Amino acid sequence: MTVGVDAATDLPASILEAVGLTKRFGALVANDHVSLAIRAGETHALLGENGAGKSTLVKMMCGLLQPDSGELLYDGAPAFFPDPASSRARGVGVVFQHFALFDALTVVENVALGLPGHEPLPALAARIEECVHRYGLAVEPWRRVGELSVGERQRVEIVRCLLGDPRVLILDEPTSVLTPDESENLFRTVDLLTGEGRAVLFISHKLDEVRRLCHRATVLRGGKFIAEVDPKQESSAGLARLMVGADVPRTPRLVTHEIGEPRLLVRKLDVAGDGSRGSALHEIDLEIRAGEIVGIAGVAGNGQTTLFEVLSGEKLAEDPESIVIDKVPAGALGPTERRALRAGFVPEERLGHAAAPDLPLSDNVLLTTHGDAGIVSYGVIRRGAVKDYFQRIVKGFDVRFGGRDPKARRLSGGNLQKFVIGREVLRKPVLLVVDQPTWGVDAAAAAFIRTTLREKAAEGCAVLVISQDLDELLEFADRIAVMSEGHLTAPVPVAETSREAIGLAMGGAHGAHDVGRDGAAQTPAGEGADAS
Ligand SMILES: Nc1ncnc2c1ncn2[C@@H]1O[C@H](COP(=O)(O)OP(=O)(O)OP(=O)(O)O)[C@@H](O)[C@H]1O
Repeated sequence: MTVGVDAATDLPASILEAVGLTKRFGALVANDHVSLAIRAGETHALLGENGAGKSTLVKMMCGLLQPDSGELLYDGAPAFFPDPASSRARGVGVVFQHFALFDALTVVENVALGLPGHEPLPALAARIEECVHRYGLAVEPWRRVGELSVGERQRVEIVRCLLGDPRVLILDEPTSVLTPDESENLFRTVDLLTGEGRAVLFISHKLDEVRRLCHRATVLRGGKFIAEVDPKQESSAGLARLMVGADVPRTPRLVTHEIGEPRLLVRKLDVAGDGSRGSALHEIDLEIRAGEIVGIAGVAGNGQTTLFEVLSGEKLAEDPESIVIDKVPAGALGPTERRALRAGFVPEERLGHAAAPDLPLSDNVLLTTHGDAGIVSYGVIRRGAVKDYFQRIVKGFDVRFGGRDPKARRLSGGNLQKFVIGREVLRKPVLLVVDQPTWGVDAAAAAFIRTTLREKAAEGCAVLVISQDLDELLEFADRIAVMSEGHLTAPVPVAETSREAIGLAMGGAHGAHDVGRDGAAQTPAGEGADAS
């Protein structure tokens, strides 16, 4: 691929360019005269707070949304993409945060579905293998997608895009679901792609990786273009300041509170698998006391989803005594009964699991609060109380959106996450189980969510956080355990472990049964919790 040069700027020529794009949703201006040029051979970051307008811009650049005004240029000439197929045909590939893959089909079958014509599967598998080899992507064409980890699925999506030989590849928060190793591999692939003269648009809230990987960065704030900078010349704090317009606080550690009674006790919890990868749990032991945050690290697809389901009551435990919430055997109780014990749950999937996409936010409030005092009385929904609760979430958690009470699907990803966390936290739970608390959430909102969870712990709540983000867990958990192939190591105080020990256990060293810094055997779950 040859890379031309823009005579006016002496920079590589832009392949895809947005010029003054504006998009309104009712009264809300999601993009206000935004311009962005993606140049050949560069990795260009798109930065902004939750709701800043990043996804809206990307959707206009690939034909998923039409701008109200402004235009797109492709190779310097006006371009019109009435739909995603037309942008794909011109060489614009997008890998969205939410994958569009069928679990029951193999990789090659999934890829075939997205391609025109009827290429025989063995020939397509050979092309996939060639692409995998060329870009170091580690994808096996004949494996069933249901058996793949999130990182592997993402690679399938990337391979699918690359088979279309794109000149521009747009990656929407690609590393939020990846382990550090997987992220490193992805960065290598991105470098190979730009080395060939392709352009990559990289959306991320992780400013350190943006500074490492990207040649330029465009910052949006409140739907407006704020700056184009060289991220390597900026500090992470400087980039965050551009995004937010003010300094971004770090999570304060509140360490002065007491560790109290066990709020969650899990004893010898076994869950049979349903045949899919990472669906079985083996003899899980865990104790979380009032006042502490326990983090569960691990590569997605190692049993975390099953653990969440069995703790929240979406899946029942065979032995009712194997899960005890606030001294009550809860293994046989459903979600509503567990909520009545003042347990709160935030699942990983915001849209469709934590929130009903086509219900307004106020009705989404009801989904998890209908059992709480004051919200429903004598079978009648108290709309005023729901509205008050809704307003408290919006104000307390800075949930931003257009309109008064939009459907959940209209919110940006990060704002919906803040809404879901707020809905659970305001119930004043004694136990809070949160899966991936800050996925897709900007730096300021992530700091706010972590601070809020710490405050809940300080008030006597026991908090269980399942997260792929090791830095996040090391920053704000008191103890950390690792989930691997359905086994859980004993949680150890953060001060007594290291990234290396956790990384080793994440890689499957569950037989070792510990994540202590020196590799010495740790005390079983619960003992020594006061030390945290
Ligand atoms: N279809 C829609 N209808 C109404 N409002 C919308 C729609 N899509 C997006 N919005 C609003 O437009 C604004 C920008 O949203 P967008 O998804 O582009 O933000 P973002 O920068 O990608 O955020 P995040 O980092 O949270 O993903 C938000 O206030 C969002 O609520």
